[in-house]
Amino acid sequence: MSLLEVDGLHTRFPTPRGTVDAVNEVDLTIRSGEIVGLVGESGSGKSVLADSIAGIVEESGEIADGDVRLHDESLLAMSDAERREMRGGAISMVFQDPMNSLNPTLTVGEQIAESVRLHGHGGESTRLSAEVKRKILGAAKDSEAWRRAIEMLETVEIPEPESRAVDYPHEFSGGMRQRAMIAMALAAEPDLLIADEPTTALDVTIQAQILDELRALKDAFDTSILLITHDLSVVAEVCDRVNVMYAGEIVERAEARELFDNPQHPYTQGLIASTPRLDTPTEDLQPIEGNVPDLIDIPYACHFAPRCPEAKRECYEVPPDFRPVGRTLDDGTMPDDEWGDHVAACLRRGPEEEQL
Ligand SMILES: Nc1ncnc2c1ncn2[C@@H]1O[C@H](COP(=O)(O)OP(=O)(O)OP(=O)(O)O)[C@@H](O)[C@H]1O
Ligand code: NI
Repeated sequence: MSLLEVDGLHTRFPTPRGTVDAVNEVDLTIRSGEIVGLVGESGSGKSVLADSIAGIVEESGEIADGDVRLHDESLLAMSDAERREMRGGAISMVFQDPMNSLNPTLTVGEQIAESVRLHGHGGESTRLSAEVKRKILGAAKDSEAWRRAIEMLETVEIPEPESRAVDYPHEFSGGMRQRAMIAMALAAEPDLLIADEPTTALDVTIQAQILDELRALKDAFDTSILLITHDLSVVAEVCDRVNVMYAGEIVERAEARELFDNPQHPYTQGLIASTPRLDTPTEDLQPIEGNVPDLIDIPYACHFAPRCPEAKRECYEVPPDFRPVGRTLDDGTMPDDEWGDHVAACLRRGPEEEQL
């Protein structure tokens, strides 16, 4: 069953230079208990899409069209108060730089305990000052929330959680801060965890540990995860399904294995060819020429056309529709489970009779 459904979402930012269409007609589905990847180069619109789902689009932005439904309930139709409450519970976010999300004036344990309490109390105390929070939480050190905070630190494998819980965020290493952030997000027992580049700032070994952690936590808590990254190797390692985003649009979607074994959209193929892997020498990497376009009034139908080695004139004129591109079985039929769900928005792909 679908947990989250994003339907024809359009998020834009009016600017003096024109309107930035950061998210354009995007559809996205996340089922219960799966890790869905969202990949694409910098400036593709991944974070704006995540923020739109979580209801935290910057003030200057607007959701012009489409819908976001969680458990079949429209989040866009909710009042701010309802949303706030929902954010404390059903959706949690983890960002690249936990320093921006952790409060430097509260200990790590206090913050996680607060997240536990907010989950239980509908989020009414977010406006309390650090001082007041500390009083409440300090008095409640033996409380259920504090015990739960220690447990969460243990779950994300922070060594000696009891003594680390009274440390301030700056006393943690980058990797530990990120774990603490994940602990805090999970303490709210969200149905959906949105992780926006959660490991980008960390070194490779720590990255791998955090990703293992996310996967284990998903299993333990049955939380669905939307994992945003521009690093394909991260996606290959942890995701069940992947959405590839380019210039405000989803261009390909598939089960993760299928996407890497059988990439179809020229953009996805370019991304994979430009991603370092253990078994490819760096000299063999082929970067995609050019850059993500400015998302103001893109004048061509397929946003990737100017960078695409296969583009024809029609690609600039005819908007590409999603086409089934999954591999066929020996008997010529399409498997309808994992591979059947493989689509790409490219006129030069899909069933032979439809290809440009
Ligand atoms: N507040 C804003 N005002 C105007 N444009 C914005 C605003 N926020 C984002 N954008 C634009 O929206 C586009 C998508 O940005 P976004 O941050 O979602 O990309 P991203 O895929 O997350 O990139 P990265 O991998 O670097 O995080 C960019 O062109 C960006 O400049
Ligand atoms: Ni981003």
